Amino acid sequence: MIEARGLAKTFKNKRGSVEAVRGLDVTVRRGEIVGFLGPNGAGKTTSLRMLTTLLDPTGGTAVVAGADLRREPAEVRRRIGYVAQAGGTDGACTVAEELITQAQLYRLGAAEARTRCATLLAQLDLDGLEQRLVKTLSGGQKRRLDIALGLVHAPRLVFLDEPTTGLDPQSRANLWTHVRKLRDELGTTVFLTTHYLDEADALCDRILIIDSGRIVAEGTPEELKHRISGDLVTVELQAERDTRSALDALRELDGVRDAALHAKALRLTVDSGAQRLMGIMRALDAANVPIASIQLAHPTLDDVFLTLTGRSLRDDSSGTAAPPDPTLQAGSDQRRAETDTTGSAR
Ligand SMILES: Nc1ncnc2c1ncn2[C@@H]1O[C@H](COP(=O)(O)OP(=O)(O)OP(=O)(O)O)[C@@H](O)[C@H]1O
Repeated sequence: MIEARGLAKTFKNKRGSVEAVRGLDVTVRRGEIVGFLGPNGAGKTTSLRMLTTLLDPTGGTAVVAGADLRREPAEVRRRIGYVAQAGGTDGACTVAEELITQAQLYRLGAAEARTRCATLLAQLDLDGLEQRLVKTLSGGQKRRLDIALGLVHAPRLVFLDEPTTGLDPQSRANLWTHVRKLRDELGTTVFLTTHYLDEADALCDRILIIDSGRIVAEGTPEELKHRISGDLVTVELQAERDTRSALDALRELDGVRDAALHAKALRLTVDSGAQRLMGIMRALDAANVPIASIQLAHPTLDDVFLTLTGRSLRDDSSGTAAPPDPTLQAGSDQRRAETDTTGSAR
């Protein structure tokens, strides 16, 4: 459904140029739900806008839904659906008016448009809301209407830009059910961006992680989690100035495979975590590094993300994700260099 090779976008302005996407290689197969994850500024929106013909690439090639992105953009547009983050509805219109107008834009005949809209209303649980003004819909209903609008022309491939941002947990879970139904009942291929790791974990068959304009990992949620073998020990230091001494103290410690810095916290990948805790504490004590807390955990998708990009995703659902640390945002290469000091297992 999507075959992109070396897709790139460099923005040029008076102050210089920004390489937003640096050679994207993406394959999405028919019937897959693929999640596109990345920290702020990683290049997700730029990639999505290129793949949906809204932005011209400055390099690379792509075939989207069987049509060449650069040579046949109109054909790509006919074959895909795109649901923007902000939606595109008019609050003063009714649900039925929005759907019929969209159907007319795709040149569906009146009878076909009515049938198609009735089907979509049923499929997306919007039955009975035809005459409601869009501005009176709940957040979840509005988002389902946005998706219905993107599906009016029965595309084989639909792009959803952060489909559940701003929804409460129940509406998000409900929307996941509908996205799965699109795939299971209609065979629609879904390519979505999300900031929610639980969403990617629960909904996506495959996940692509983008950082600084490049794909840094891809696989099923389980494959990605298996990349971090061993347990994770998070040591929060009392003072940020001690991070260097702490890294030095732990570098050679038995069983420590990997260590990365995240603000005042050290994240260690270790074999048999429970057995290593005492050794880690002793080593830090010997180096005169006071610790505030120490935690042992099995890896989650968030850990995979943090290990690969050095940043945590915003995850409003749990409210637990740490805000990005400006000291770690300077460059991911630098962060990886820190990681490699103890001999990366990757
Ligand atoms: N029109 C533009 N002109 C110059 N730079 C741009 C433009 N659009 C995006 N960028 C830059 O390209 C990079 C990637 O931006 P993009 O919006 O694709 O990231 P993103 O992953 O979607 O981020 P977010 O999650 O915050 O939406 C950023 O550094 C951004 O500042």
